[in-house]
Amino acid sequence: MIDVRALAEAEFRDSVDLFRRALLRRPPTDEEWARRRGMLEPGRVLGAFDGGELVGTARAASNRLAVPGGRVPAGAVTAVGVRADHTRRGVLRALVRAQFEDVRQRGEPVAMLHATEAVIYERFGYGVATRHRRVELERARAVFRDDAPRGGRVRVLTREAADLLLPEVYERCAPDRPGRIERARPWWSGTWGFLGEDVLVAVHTGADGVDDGFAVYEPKHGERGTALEVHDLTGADATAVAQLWRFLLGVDLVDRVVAHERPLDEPLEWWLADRRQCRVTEVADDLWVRLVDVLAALRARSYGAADPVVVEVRDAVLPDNAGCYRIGPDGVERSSAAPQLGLDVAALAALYLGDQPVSTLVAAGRVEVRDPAAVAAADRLFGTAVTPWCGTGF
Ligand SMILES: CC(=O)SCCNC(=O)CCNC(=O)[C@H](O)C(C)(C)COP(=O)(O)OP(=O)(O)OC[C@H]1O[C@@H](n2cnc3c(N)ncnc32)[C@H](O)[C@@H]1OP(=O)(O)O
Repeated sequence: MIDVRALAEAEFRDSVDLFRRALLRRPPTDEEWARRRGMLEPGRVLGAFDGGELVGTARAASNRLAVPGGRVPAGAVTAVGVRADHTRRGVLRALVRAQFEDVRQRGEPVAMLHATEAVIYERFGYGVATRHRRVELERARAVFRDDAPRGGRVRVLTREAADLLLPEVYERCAPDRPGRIERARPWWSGTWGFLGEDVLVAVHTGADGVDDGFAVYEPKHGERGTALEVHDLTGADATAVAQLWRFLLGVDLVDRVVAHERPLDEPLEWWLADRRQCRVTEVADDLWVRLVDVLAALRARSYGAADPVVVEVRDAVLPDNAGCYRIGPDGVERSSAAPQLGLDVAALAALYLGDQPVSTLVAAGRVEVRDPAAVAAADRLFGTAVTPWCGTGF
């Protein structure tokens, strides 16, 4: 029999140790723990017990997710782990149920996470709401075009200075882009705790004198020479991002620049004289979203101009979400009209931020069509001008 309860603060470190072991990593040192403990929110760290012994854990942090036209309170789920001698006995299932209940009680219509494996969370109604790409460039051959955006200046910062400045700069960086989440103070100190001593930071200052972008990067020396690994790069506009890329591609003694988790629509190849020098080496799932309160979540975003569509949503894990919703530019309501489209709540998550057109999910067999005219209308309703991107690990 598995019991799940919120852990006391005195038990938090046991939870982190268990999670790290589940990831096959060593538990944090005292110094790392001192930096990270602020990321654990009292009341939101769950433990699963078997005969009084801690065998599983999951936690969440209060956040807000940018959605088309607004923001929605969202529980940022992380640090999910089950002790290796207790896997595949329903421990995760028990943790997820308790967590959904808690997320709802806190008035968060959405839960979100980054997944270690793509096969774990769909069964609980999570779907891939944003994706990202990994790019790799040979520095000597990646030359910027003259017409690529240019302006302002880039300066390198000490880590201490970055610690103070970056939270404020992040606030200016595309705060309304769907998929973007907030980075509270504990996130920053926790993240510095994860990064190595060799990490460097560059900040871009716009022509108006305002710091409006930054890159966090790390030199890595290996058999293929020296690479700059970019951990984080964001800017308020295309000029800030282009200048940071120019800077990284201009650092002496570097052979390659490798950047993970970049937005799919970053126009890096368009900025280069030889677009093939921007090699996309991976496109992967980024943020997984779970609409725990479908009506509230759907109401939190805006929709494009089109005729309203009645969609039937299935939800085996949270059955009170199941039913028909009329979705239109003027709002969302429960409906008793005949559904035009039908889908599972996990497929709805893939539409929620505009990552996938409805028509793609129709072709994938994930949306059933009862009225063919509704597909084009739903494409226009859910479609967004900007590709969603999260870009924040948690
Ligand atoms: C947001 C994050 O923190 S992501 C981090 C996730 N954690 C890790 O990857 C650490 C290593 N893995 C683990 O700790 C565990 O294996 C977990 C947490 C992934 C799964 O925990 P478990 O207690 O084994 O899951 P549980 O027994 O509740 O499984 C529920 C269902 O999911 C399936 N499942 C769970 N994990 C996996 C997996 N890794 N691959 C395939 N299926 C899985 C189970 O087979 C089961 O299916 P069923 O309902 O059809 O029988």
